[in-house]
Amino acid sequence: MSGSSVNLELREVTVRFAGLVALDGVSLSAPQGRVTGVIGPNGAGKTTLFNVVCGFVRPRSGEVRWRGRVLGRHRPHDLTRLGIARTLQGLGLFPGLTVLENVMVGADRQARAGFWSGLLALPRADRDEAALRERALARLAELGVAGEAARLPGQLPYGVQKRVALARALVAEPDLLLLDEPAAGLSAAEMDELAELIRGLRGGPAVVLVEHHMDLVMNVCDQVVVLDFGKVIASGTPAEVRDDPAVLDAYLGEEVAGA
Ligand SMILES: Nc1ncnc2c1ncn2[C@@H]1O[C@H](COP(=O)(O)OP(=O)(O)OP(=O)(O)O)[C@@H](O)[C@H]1O
Repeated sequence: MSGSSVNLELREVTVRFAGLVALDGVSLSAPQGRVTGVIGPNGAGKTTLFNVVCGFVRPRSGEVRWRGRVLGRHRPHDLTRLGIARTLQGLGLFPGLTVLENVMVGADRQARAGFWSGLLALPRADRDEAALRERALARLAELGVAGEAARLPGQLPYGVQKRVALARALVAEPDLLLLDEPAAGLSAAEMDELAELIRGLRGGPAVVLVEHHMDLVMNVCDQVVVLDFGKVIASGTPAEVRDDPAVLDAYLGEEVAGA
């Protein structure tokens, strides 16, 4: 990780649910401009890790540091202000809003106020709304779906909807992008396109990718952290992790999608 500033850092994070230790002294860092994969068998603690970063779950002990400061009391609604965006396991798109409106909703709070005022046709919001619309269209164009801006999500193939969800996460220009199983439900061809899109994010935000599809992880990640029963059992480059006996052991008996 030398040469890049570390944006997200977990230090000895432990999360307990009743008697169950979901994360057990987990430390990891996700540098800016790089893609960090978090993998592990079912129940390993991957989603819990995202939930801690997003403020849905408070750790019993340990620290989450973001841009060098401890994130102690943040809540999910603080994320945009903090420069953090997350895509959900599902799509999370609003079915009654157009693709463009869905992406505009992902922008920062100030701009969003402009968006809602814009919907109410308040003149002072016109300029904000136009700027936001332009940014949203630019993100859609980068992801190759600007032509669908006026359509409703339900009218579009799943892979296209996924791109819209990614555009929504990117419109606020986050410094940290959390991708929660983005390949779920995609065809092989759509997954190749997704890999291309994620690789295209290199050099931008810190990207943390939780994913079951090993081939995607191995293709797009600069570094991979492997969790098993809440503990980090391996970390390193995709090649280092792939050949690690502890990782092979952890996955023994697991059906690894795409492996
Ligand atoms: N809110 C909760 N209350 C109680 N136990 C929970 C809660 N959330 C997660 N767990 C448990 O914590 C452990 C880690 O779960 P988590 O969802 O983080 O794993 P995961 O690696 O994301 O799994 P998967 O790959 O199946 O999504 C599991 O044993 C799970 O049952």
